[in-house]
Amino acid sequence: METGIVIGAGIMGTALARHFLKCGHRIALIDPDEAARAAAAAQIGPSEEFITAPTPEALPAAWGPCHFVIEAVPERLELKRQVLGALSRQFGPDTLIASNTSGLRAADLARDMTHPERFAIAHFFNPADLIPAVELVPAPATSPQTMDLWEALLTRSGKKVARLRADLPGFVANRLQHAMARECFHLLEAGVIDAEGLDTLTRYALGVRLALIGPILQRDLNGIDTHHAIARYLYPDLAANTTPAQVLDDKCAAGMLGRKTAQGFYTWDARQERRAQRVEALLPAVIALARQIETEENDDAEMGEQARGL
Ligand SMILES: NC(=O)c1ccc[n+]([C@@H]2O[C@H](COP(=O)([O-])OP(=O)(O)OC[C@H]3O[C@@H](n4cnc5c(N)ncnc54)[C@H](O)[C@@H]3O)[C@@H](O)[C@H]2O)c1
Ligand SMILES: O=C(O)[C@@H](O)[C@@H](O)[C@H](O)[C@@H](O)CO
Repeated sequence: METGIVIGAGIMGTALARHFLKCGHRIALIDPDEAARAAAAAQIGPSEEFITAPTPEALPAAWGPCHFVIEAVPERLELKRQVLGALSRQFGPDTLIASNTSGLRAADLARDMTHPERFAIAHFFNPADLIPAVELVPAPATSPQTMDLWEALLTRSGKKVARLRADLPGFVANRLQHAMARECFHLLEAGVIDAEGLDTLTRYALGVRLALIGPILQRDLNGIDTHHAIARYLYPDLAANTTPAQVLDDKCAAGMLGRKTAQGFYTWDARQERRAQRVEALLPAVIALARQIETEENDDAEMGEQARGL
């Protein structure tokens, strides 16, 4: 059992605390906002292995040494720099430190840290206790040993780690997600389809395949020559705006931020809330299906070895 600290008791920090507790770690969850600490504690429930505090300094001495820290404060570079710098001075060089930024560069985050060789980005996905993948991104100063230690810790906790070789904004998953979202907003603004139609089409055409087959394997199935022919005539027509779509500016200005303000692209009434809860309840089944492919591949490999008498 290792002791970890999660900084920020918001959407991600709370789910990260739940995840690491579930797999046997002791977790302290830090947030200066008392209401956020109380909400997180209520969601997680009582546990001898769990504690909350306003700052890491406020943890009781008896809580003991800390093996790893994950920062999950709001996505503001200056705030994250300040928090990570302070953490690096507070904990010795053997404490692993990671940021759960959605896409800020590791080099920028690590600027004010001491011993930046023990720092990496561990980008989890929402809900962090359910979605298996984590992107692991090195800063220029990150040591290979740190990458190995983070990968081992995350893998032991049941996560599927994608180790990146470069420190680029948005990593891989958010580059993909934002490329698709840019086209979605362009289509909505052009009146080609409405939000519900777009979500339904994406789920039933792309989504059902993507849980089982990644986009590159799918190209092999569909034929690379066909993809090439389409790319030649389609790319000039795709959205290429370099600032957020007007519809995003408008929603943000109007405070229509989605579920958290009860109004976004959808109206978050009781029916919509129930639907989101059903989605969360169904996610484990989808993940189990996605994992099944690999289990069957492992079974085949084992059967192959048995057949060869190994
Ligand atoms: N929400 C997502 O879907 C998602 C997914 C992956 C990554 N992320 C990233 O995770 C991070 C957190 O996102 P979130 O959605 O949980 O945000 P959030 O706003 O829900 O929570 C952030 C929490 O940090 C606390 N906080 C602020 N300053 C702090 C400090 N100095 N020390 C400790 N706590 C402090 C706030 O009080 C708040 O409770 C961001 O970098 C975000 O980009 C978010
Ligand atoms: O989708 C996710 O959970 C992550 O990619 C997040 O990092 C991110 O906050 C996005 O939701 C927003 O682009």
